[in-house]
Amino acid sequence: MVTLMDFKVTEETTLKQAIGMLKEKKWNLLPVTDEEGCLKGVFTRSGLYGMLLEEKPLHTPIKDYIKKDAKAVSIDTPYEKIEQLVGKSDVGTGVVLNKEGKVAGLFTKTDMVMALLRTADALKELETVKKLQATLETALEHAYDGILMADQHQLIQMANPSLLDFFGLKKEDVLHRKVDEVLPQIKLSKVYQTELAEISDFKESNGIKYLVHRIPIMEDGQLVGALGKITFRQLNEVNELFRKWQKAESKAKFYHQQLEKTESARYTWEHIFTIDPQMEKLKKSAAKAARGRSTILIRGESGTGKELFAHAIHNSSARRNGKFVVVNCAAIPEDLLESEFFGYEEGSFTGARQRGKIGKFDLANGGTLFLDEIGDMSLTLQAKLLRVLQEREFYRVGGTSKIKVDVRIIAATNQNLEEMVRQGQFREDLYYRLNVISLNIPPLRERVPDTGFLLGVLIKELNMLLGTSITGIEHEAHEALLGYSWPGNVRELRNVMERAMTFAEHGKILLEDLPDYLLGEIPSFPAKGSISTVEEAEHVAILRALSQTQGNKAKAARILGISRSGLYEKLKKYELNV
Ligand SMILES: Nc1ncnc2c1ncn2[C@@H]1O[C@H](COP(=O)(O)OP(=O)(O)OP(=O)(O)O)[C@@H](O)[C@H]1O
Repeated sequence: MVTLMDFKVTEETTLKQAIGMLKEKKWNLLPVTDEEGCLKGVFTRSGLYGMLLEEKPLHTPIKDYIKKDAKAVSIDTPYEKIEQLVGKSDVGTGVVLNKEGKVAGLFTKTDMVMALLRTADALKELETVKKLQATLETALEHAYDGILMADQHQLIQMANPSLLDFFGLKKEDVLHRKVDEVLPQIKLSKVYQTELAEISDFKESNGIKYLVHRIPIMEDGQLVGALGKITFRQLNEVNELFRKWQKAESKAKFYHQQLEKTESARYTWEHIFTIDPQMEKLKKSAAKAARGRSTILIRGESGTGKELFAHAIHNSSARRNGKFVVVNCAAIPEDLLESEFFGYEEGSFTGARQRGKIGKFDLANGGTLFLDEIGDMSLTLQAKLLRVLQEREFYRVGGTSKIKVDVRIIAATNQNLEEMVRQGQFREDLYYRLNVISLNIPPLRERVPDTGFLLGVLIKELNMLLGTSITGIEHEAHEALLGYSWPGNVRELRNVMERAMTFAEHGKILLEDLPDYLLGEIPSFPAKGSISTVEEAEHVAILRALSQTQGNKAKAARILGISRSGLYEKLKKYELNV
């Protein structure tokens, strides 16, 4: 509310004085009182225009142009009434009378916003303003966008939960602190210099793109504060095209990376996120080993980051300018593996591929060859690999001349090679040749601090990749994620988060966004007439194995101790569409 202590408008006030006051105060009307301060009416802008149109001299008193039926409210009017009056009024201004019925001030729409900024005790005492403040605060608390208000000294007076969540701050960390100290990135101080409203360029926090609207709050031509509005959700939700474009771009990037994957190492030690002491030690040992020439064997369950380590080793080795070539020994059919490794000479095969092919060993010359899933290599090929490792030369398929190579081998496996050696499935000499330096990556369930830490890292990374704006994880969902044993390790964690972030609708990941198996729920069975207990158990075992292997049927069959075709039969039997 604007108090009227500093001036008085009566019927005798002249046109010139009225223009001066309206201009100076930037009001829509002037309350006109008698000498005692009792309201006689209001002098509005339309009264002013009337006088000017009739070309009245500037010294003419305003008395004939006063609106006598002026609406006024008493100072103890309940908030709802004030809201009605101000909200519906064209001029958006109300006259406030004190308990004696005398004009106490004006109440404008601007006051609604200003009420929040005012901390002066005198104003706080006023019941109407207090109620107004509470109502406005409630509205702002529930605002979709992040909103922050600062006073004329750049001290934060209000920050709504959406803003606090977005920047990961607590109310007590920001209130009454200087904006630039706690939120330098939104650059609200600019408004205090320019007094101009502006919209920032795209910014990014935790992988979420956002815009800042900086708005000065002016009162009577003076800057009394500033408002910062952070728009982030709408950017992705409303602008569907932008999202689609982002997705297409990410996909293109992903495929491009996949294409490049076999020949360049993209990851370094910084990409291996961990706060687990055991892992940090392992990273240090691996970095040391990287500097040498020895063959390295990386062991660990599926999804623990073996390939990531291999990339980082290559990138910190003397060979980092050479190629990093990946061969997944399990993915290439046995009969093609040899030519994949060693290439073939022109004319070795009939048909389209007559022109010969360069093998992975050739490709990796001067660089690193990463042999993933080495345990899946046949004994014949193991013998050939051993020869290359010993003699550093090989023959192309169908070729007669020896080719010399300088390749460092990093091999990885999640199988028990010692057991395989005992059973004659893996050559002992090759085992010793590969196992010069061995790195054992622990499973995620044994890296206690890492799960929580990786959740934060993944939110940031996936926000960027998926174009989502997830700011956090709701308590129950967080507990469920921490409580799960992650048989598929970081890969599974990443997949679950990707799915949850795609499903999450309210900016936070909720329990309902997580897959059922994570919540320890036993999946429901098809409502079949007479399903036996044995079948029930079998059904559950299959579902568990599939969830553990992320739907990989070959691996699930192995866990269950049945053949792949056997598993397909069971899937058909239980009508499992996976
Ligand atoms: N410490 C980590 N920090 C960040 N991402 C990780 C980490 N460990 C693994 N990942 C991610 O998890 C996924 C699986 O990692 P990677 O392929 O290196 O595992 P792997 O042990 O080689 O798996 P597999 O044995 O199945 O080939 C990748 O997306 C990788 O980026």
